[in-house]
Order: sequence, then structure tokens, then C-alpha cells
Amino acid sequence: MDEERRQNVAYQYLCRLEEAKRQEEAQAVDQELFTEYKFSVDQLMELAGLSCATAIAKAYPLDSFTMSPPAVLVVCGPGNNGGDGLVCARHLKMFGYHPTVHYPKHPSKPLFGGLTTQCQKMDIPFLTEFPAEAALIDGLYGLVVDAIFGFSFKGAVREPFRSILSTLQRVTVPIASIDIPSGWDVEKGRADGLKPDTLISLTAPKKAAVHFSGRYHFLGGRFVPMALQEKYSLNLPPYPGTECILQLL
Ligand SMILES: NC(=O)C1=CN([C@@H]2O[C@H](COP(=O)(O)OP(=O)(O)OC[C@H]3O[C@@H](n4cnc5c(N)ncnc54)[C@H](OP(=O)(O)O)[C@@H]3O)[C@@H](O)[C@H]2O)[C@H](O)CC1
Ligand SMILES: [K+]
Repeated sequence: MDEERRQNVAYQYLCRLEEAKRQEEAQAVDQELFTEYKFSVDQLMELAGLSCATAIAKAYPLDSFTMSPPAVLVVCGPGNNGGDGLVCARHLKMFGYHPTVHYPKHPSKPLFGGLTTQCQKMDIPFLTEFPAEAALIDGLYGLVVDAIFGFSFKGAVREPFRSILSTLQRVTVPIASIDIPSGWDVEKGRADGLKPDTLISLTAPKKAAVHFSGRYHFLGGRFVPMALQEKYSLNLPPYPGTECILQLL
């Protein structure tokens, strides 16, 4: 398929975002990948995190950073969205960026311990305190990756993430959100919440994606077998060639 036609298909898909997945459907696809298709979480997380780093490198190439080195703050939450963030940080480092991670709530599972060690051994610094002032973040980093909450987020945001999100709402550097802008209702969005510049939807956009008003929207997580895509009527647009991301916007 030629580039123009492919772009057109992606655009048409975006216009039909009412097909986007509801929270329970997204969780059901996820569960079926693990239980029926026997994927392991770390396999899919690696592909998800690699998609995110690839999308970031496309939207914010190294030479677009006005600061040297090209510093990126990756904020990770307590679930698998946070795990995607740790994988993304590792690949960003491989791509030549200088990521710093803030990971305030470490789950005790070996998966997250392993991902943390991998980052530490690659000299990725971990911030113990989150900068209280948005201006500090603006001065030190050229981009923030939001890997705080994904499709299992529910209810009012609890600490420490409430304060973190309130600071992130005031930063002026671009924010790239993994799967869902953190703090948004997975289906209804949140008008007064984060306003990311980039959204990287994993597997399929969730309903809240219709409220995304940033510049770039990517689809990543190219790992859903066709039978599962059909079962859940994902109707995903075709990814170009061998690429792990598709730019929707
Ligand atoms: N198939 C795929 O597309 C894959 C997606 N992946 C990524 O995984 C996330 C979903 O991961 P999950 O672990 O299910 O959930 P979250 O990361 O969204 O977050 C769960 C944790 O968040 C805490 N939480 C929930 N609500 C709140 C709140 N209001 N305030 C504070 N904390 C909250 C929750 O804490 P509890 O104490 O309630 O348990 C959880 O700890 C998906 O979006 C993708 O990014 C995978 O990488 C695999 C493939
Ligand atoms: K997120």
C-alpha cells in the first residue's frame, strides 16, 4: 500500500474512533492475550515499551531538543503502564536520549524489580523526590513521558500521584502519554486533566482518545493475533511494513 493510501486509511480509522475500546473490552483483550494465547506480561510489555520509545523518537527526534543532552523525564505508576514506562526509558537510552525515571510506588513483583535493575545498570538515574515546581521540570527536561496509569485507572487519583499530576498539568514542555493520559477516565476523558502533546495508544485506542487534542497520536503494541482482533472487532488499520508503530495523527 502506498504512503498516501496508508495515511488515508489511518485517518479514516481515526474518524471512526467510536469503535475505540471500552475499559472492560481493553482489559478483556489483555487477559485473553495472557490466558488463551499464552503470552507473558514481560513479552508484551517489551513490545509496548519499544513502540512507545519508537513513537517518541519519531515525534521528538534527538536534534529537535534545544537542550544538550536530550533529557527526558519518565514518570512511572504502580501497574503495567508504569512497566511500559520503564521499558520505554531503557529503549530511549539505547536511542541516545538521557532518560531519568521517577518511580515512587514499586510493586514487589519480580517483573518490576528486573525492569528497575535493567534501567539502573544502564545508568538511568531514578529521582527519589518529584520536583515540586513545574518550572524545575521545564528547565531540566525537554519531554515528559507519562506512564502513570493505563486502562485499569479508576476513581479519584490518590497520592503521591495526585500531587505529581497536579504539577504535570502546569509544565510547558511536551508530555507523551502511554495508552491513556493519566488521571483521565478511560472512557469519558477529563476536560481539566493532563493535555499531552502525544498519545501512544496500545493495542487499540480507548474511548477517551476521542478527547485527545495534542499534535501526535500513534498506535503501538503490534502483537494482537488476527483471530483476537476479529473477535473484538478491533478493525485496526494496517501498520506500515515491518514498523511497530502507526501514526494516526
Ligand atoms: N494488551 C496491552 O495492550 C498491554 C498493555 N499493557 C499496559 O498495561 C496497562 C494496564 O496495566 P494495569 O496494570 O492493568 O493497570 P494500570 O497501569 O492502569 O494501573 C493499575 C495501578 O494503578 C493504581 N490505581 C488505579 N486507580 C488509581 C487511582 N485512582 N489512584 C491511584 N492509583 C490508582 C492501582 O492501584 P490499586 O491500589 O488500586 O491496586 C494499580 O496498582 C495498559 O494501559 C498498558 O499501558 C501491558 O504492558 C501489556 C500489554
Ligand atoms: K499513561
